[in-house]
Amino acid sequence: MISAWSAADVRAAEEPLLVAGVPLMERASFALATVVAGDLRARRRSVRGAGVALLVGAGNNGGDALHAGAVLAGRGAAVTAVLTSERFHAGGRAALTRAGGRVVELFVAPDRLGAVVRDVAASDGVLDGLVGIGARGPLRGPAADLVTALRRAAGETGAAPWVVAVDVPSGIGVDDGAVAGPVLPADRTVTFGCAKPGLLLPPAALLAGEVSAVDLGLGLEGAPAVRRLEAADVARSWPVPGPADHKYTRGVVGVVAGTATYPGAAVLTATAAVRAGAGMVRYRGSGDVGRVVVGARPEVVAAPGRVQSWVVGPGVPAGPEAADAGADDGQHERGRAGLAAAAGRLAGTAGGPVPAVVDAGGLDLLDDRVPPWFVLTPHAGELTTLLRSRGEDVRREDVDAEPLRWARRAHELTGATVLLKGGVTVVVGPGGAYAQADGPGWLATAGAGDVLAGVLGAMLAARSAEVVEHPARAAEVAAAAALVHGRAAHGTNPGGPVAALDVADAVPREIAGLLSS
Ligand SMILES: NC(=O)C1=CN([C@@H]2O[C@H](COP(=O)(O)OP(=O)(O)OC[C@H]3O[C@@H](n4cnc5c(N)ncnc54)[C@H](OP(=O)(O)O)[C@@H]3O)[C@@H](O)[C@H]2O)[C@H](O)CC1
Ligand SMILES: [K+]
Repeated sequence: MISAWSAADVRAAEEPLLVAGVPLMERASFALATVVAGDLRARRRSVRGAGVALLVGAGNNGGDALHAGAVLAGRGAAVTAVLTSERFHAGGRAALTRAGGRVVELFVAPDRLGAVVRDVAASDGVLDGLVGIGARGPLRGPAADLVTALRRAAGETGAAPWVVAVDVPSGIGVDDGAVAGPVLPADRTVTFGCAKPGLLLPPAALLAGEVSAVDLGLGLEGAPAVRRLEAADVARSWPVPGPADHKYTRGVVGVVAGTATYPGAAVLTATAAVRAGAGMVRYRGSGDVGRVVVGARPEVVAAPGRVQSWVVGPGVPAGPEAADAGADDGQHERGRAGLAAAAGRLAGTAGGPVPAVVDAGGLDLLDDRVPPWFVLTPHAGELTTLLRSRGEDVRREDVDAEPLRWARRAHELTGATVLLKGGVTVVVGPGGAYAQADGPGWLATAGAGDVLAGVLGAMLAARSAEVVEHPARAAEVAAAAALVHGRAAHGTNPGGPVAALDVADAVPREIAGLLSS
C-alpha cells in the first residue's frame, strides 16, 4: 500500500529530526542523485558527460536539486542550475559550484529565457526543484514563465527532456491534486519521506510519472490522507474459500440491472459478479431481461431469495421521466426494493442489512441519507447530477478539476461510500480516501462500469457482515475492486483496446494471478 500524508503532516514529522540535527536534506538529495544517475546510465550509458539542468526555486526544494546536482557534477555530469529567484539555497549553490557546476541567474536576466529554454530542452535530464511542499497556489513569477516556455518548446518540437520532479512536480496542489497553473510534466517523481496526496490524486497524479519515495525515517502518525492499494494488499485480504464454504458463505449477489431495451448491462454485471467469485448471482430485475441474462450466464438464478449484497442500477435509465414513460421497465421499483432490503428497512428480509452497489439509474433511487455500506459508483457526470440534486452549485468541469473534493462532498451529503470513476478512481468513505490508477485508458469503453459494479458486488457479498459491521471497510473493498477491474483490463489485451465482456472474462485469471504472486 502507498500511503500519502499532507504537507503539514510531513513538516510535523520532519521537525523533531531537523531539531535533532538529522541531515534530512543530504539524505534526500543523495537519494535523488542516485535515482537520476541510474536514469542517465539507462538512457545514455553513463553519468560522465551528461548534460543536467536544475530548475531551482527559492526554498529547500531548490536546495535538494542543487545538492543532488553537486553529486552528479562530482561524477562528471555537466550541471547547470537555473535560479528563478533572488532567494535560493546558498549551501546548495556553494556545493554545486565547488563540484564544478554552473549557475544561471534567470531572475536578473529574464531576456535570457529563450536561451535557457533551449539549453534545458537539449539536456539529458532536468531536475524540477522550483517548489515542493512549500508551494502556495499555482506557480508564479519567473518559475511560471520558465515552465510555460519549456512546455511551449516541447509542444513545438514534439520532444521533451527527461524530467525528474523533486519531491513533487512544481505547482501541483500538494494536498488535493489540483493543477491550477503551469506544471512541467515529470517522467519520474522522487518524493521524500512519504507520498503526498497530489501524487496519487488526479489530475496532478497524471503529471507525476513513476513515483518513488525516499525513506527519511519520518515518524508519520495518524491516518494517511490518501491511500493506494497495491496487488499484494488485495491478495492478502482475499477471502479464499475452504472445504466448509458454500454459496452463502461465498456471498450471493442480488442484481437489478438493465431493461428490455438495454439488457446488455445486466449481462455484463451478472457475468462480472459470477466471474469475480460470487457464491451465486440472483437476477432480480424484469423477466424479459432475466431470460437474456440466464441465457448468457446459466449460473445466474432469476428467482427471489437471500442475498449478501445488492447491485442496483447498471443500464437502468436515470431520471423520474424514465419511470413515468415506462422506459425503466419497472426497474426503479425493483431497485428501490433492493435498496430497502440492503438498508435493512424491508420487513422480513432474512439476515438484516447488506452492502449495496448503486450505479447509473440507481443513483436516482437513493434516500436523502443512506448507510455507509452503500457504495455509489458514479462517473463525473453522474456525480455532478447527484450533487446538484442536493443543492450543490457544481459543474462537471469542477468535479474533473477536484475529484477528491467532490467525492468527499457526496459522501458527506449522502452518508454513502463514493467511488468516483475516472482515469484515476477516487474512493471516499468513513475511514478515508483511496486513489487507484490500475486501469489503462482503453478501459473508457461502454460497459466497463457495469463490469466494475458486478466485480464490486461479488467482493462486497463475500465480506458482507464485516462491511456492515465495519463500514470503513467498504471503501477498501471498493478500491480493491477497482484494482482487480483495472488489472483485468490490462490482462485482456496489453497495450490495446478492450471490450467490457472480455474484461469480465479476464477477472478470474487476474484474481488467480494476485493470489499466486
Ligand atoms: N524540511 C527540510 O529540511 C527538508 C525539506 N525537504 C525539501 O524541502 C521542500 C520544502 O522546502 P520549503 O523551503 O519549505 O518550501 P519549497 O522549497 O517547497 O517552496 C517554498 C519557496 O517557494 C516559493 N513559492 C511558494 N509557492 C510558490 C509558487 N506557487 N510559485 C513560485 N514560488 C513559490 C516560496 O516563496 P514565498 O514568496 O511564498 O516565500 C518559498 O520561497 C520539500 O518539498 C523538499 O523538497 C527535504 O527533502 C527534506 C528535508
Ligand atoms: K519540485
